[in-house]
Amino acid sequence: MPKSILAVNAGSSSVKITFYTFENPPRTIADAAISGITAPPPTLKYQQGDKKHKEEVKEKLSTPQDAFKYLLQRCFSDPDLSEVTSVDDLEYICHRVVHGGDYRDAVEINDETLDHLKGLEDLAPLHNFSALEIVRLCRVELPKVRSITFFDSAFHQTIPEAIRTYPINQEIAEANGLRKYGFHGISYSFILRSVAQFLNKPIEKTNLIVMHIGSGASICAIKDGKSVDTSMGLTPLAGLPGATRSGSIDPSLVFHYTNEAGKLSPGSTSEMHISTAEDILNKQSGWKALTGTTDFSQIAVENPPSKAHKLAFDIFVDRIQGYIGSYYVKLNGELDGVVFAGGIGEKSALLRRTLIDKCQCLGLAIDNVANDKGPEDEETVKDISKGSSKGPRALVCQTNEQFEMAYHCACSRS
Ligand SMILES: Nc1ncnc2c1ncn2[C@@H]1O[C@H](COP(=O)(O)OP(=O)(O)O)[C@@H](O)[C@H]1O
Ligand SMILES: CC(=O)OP(=O)(O)O
Ligand SMILES: [Mg+2]
Repeated sequence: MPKSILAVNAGSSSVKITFYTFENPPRTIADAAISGITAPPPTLKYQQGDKKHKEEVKEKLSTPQDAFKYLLQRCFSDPDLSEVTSVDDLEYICHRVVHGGDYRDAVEINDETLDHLKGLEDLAPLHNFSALEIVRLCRVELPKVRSITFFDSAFHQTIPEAIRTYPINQEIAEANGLRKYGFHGISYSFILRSVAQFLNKPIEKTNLIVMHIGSGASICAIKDGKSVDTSMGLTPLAGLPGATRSGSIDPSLVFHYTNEAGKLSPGSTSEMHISTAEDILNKQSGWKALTGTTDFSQIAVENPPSKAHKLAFDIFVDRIQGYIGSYYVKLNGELDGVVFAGGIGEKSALLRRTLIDKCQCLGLAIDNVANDKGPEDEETVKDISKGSSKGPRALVCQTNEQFEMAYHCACSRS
């Protein structure tokens, strides 16, 4: 039987896996996800062919490793899933790792690369931990299957020096790897290729402002098919606010917030050394702190349930608008399109309309019917601009990080 590719996207509270055929382009065989690992009970979502299914998981799954093992077992034991019945059917496992330091490309896991990634964990304990736990598990339990790690940061290696450098002591910056890296790059790579194809333009001549706005949110300026700036920085905390993240704030705020800020957080483990300040700004801020919910669909509504919900929405719009203005100027006004992606970007017609209306001076104009309808299930890119508009296109792209990894794996290894 032909072998398959497994793509894994592990976050702090969820693990998503997708099986693909090992061909170019890969075809989806099955898709499974566990969410709510940190807020039990966990929920399983499973899709195979036309079969869709959601359930609460009874077992205790308290780590990303537990969730990954559960998902694998669940898929392997599905009698309808004849294409993958055991690890013997897998050729590669692709892992999304958020922080890849100076890596410009995906790497195959071996003793040396795993050791190097271990070093990076100190720079990004909150974001690399779950993924690397699963990489380590695969090394032990699935030793015959080759693991490839794909990095969110790799897409942004083209950001110019003056933009990626923080104005601090450069010896210290270099010794500690303190610079802007940028994230969500696997998603930006998928979006760039899909949108360039949709616009019928070569990638290397495509200029875009792309928003990946989900529970973590960032925005990227792409010039001639290359990232020239993005809102996240050394870590995914910088830039836009998110479900539980503050986004950019005056760094001095940390010293006034609590005098415990610099100490190790009570949530810190022996593997994960994070300070109280990191914990507060990454996990106890954003929409959760402002409104009590992390679900933006409760915030992005015509009649918000409270003033706090309205404020959260207005803050998000303001921060995104600021970046769009800045990136439009950085791209010299030569812009093919503004692209909305990620859970919020793909689903919130209200946020898209509010932002496009506020950016009319850049020539953006929206078709309200197309915008309200949003993309169909299988529609990767949808144009929501007014037909008569001569300005940049307003587009929605249903991004797919798992597919992007499987696609590159199949392209370069088949
Ligand atoms: N209709 C909607 N309107 C606004 N936000 C939505 C809607 N549906 C889902 N979302 C938001 O999308 C976010 C999840 O985005 P996603 O990109 O899937 O997340 P993750 O960052 O976990 O990968 C959640 O914060 C959710 O509230
Ligand atoms: C980089 C990052 O913030 O990822 P996510 O949006 O998946 O949390
Ligand atoms: Mg995500």
